[in-house]
Amino acid sequence: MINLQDITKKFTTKSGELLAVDKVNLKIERGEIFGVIGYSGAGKSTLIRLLNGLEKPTFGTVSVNGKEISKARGKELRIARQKISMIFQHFNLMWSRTVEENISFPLEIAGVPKAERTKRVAELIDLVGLSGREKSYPSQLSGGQKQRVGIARALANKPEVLLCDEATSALDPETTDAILDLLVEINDRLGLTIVLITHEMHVIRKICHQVAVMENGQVVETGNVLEVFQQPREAITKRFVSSISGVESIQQTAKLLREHYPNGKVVQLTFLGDKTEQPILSKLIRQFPVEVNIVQGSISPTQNGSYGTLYLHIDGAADEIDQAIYYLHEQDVKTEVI
Ligand SMILES: Nc1ncnc2c1ncn2[C@@H]1O[C@H](COP(=O)(O)OP(=O)(O)OP(=O)(O)O)[C@@H](O)[C@H]1O
Repeated sequence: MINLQDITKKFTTKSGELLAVDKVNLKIERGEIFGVIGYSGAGKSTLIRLLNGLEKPTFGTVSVNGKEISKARGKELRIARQKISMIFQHFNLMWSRTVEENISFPLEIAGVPKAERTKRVAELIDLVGLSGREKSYPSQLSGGQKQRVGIARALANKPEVLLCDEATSALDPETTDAILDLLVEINDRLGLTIVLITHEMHVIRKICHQVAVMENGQVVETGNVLEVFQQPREAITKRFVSSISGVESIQQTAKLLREHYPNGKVVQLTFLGDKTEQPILSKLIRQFPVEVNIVQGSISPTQNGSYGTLYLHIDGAADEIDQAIYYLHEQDVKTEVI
């Protein structure tokens, strides 16, 4: 659906050339929710602007649905862009227009007749859950409602791709979750491909199927969200994963436990999918004469299934501990002694 080949973008600034995007290769499949995560300045906004032709690459090609956006100009680019919509962190609504007039605007530009516009706007208002607010002005809406208008407006011309530029960064956690749920619903119902950029791993965990991690203009790691969470390779990815799994506090707890209990072992278990629901731990306690203390645990749902992490302190005779750990290995649970 979306193909980026060797995309490089350089900007000329007063202090010389700046490499904002550096030889990025990405493939995004139709119907996927694809997240790009990185810290400020990593090149995410530039990358997303290259996807809808707002920026032209210095090298490389961007194609969307077989059309080479990076080469398109004038009318050809305008037509291609109608299939690629965008929502923004600060919503970019027109303040002097009501909710329905904001949503209707791209339909007016596309020359859709009035009767059809009215019908489409009503459908969109219903889809994004804004019934009853049709005549309100943006200043009378909450942040979440404003973003719902942004989403409805972006969907007006039935795009194939929705680009989300930090779409939930200005919202509180509860509203963020509601907007993310809406994006998943739209992806499911309309089969829309969604590309989002964010600096929050929570957003990636909650709604994305695939993730690309950006650092200094490069994509340093990419893959299925569940796999990346289970086994992050790069240091920056580990930082993002630990930002929501509390790994740093776990390591501190494990250190304290080792000081308190110089005997025994602290073990990290990672469960995937069905394994998160099996009684592996109770079987372990019944079969082996060891003491088991739960240090910390969590199960996190992702779009590709659940994964769980459990930290245990296992005490007892050395060979019994080893056998207990071996038993966990045999249950296909990833086990790491800390
Ligand atoms: N039009 C421009 N002219 C010059 N430099 C630019 C331009 N746009 C972006 N840059 C630079 O390119 C680099 C990447 O910026 P970009 O905005 O793409 O990063 P980002 O990951 O989206 O960060 P943020 O979340 O802070 O926007 C930065 O060093 C930025 O200053």
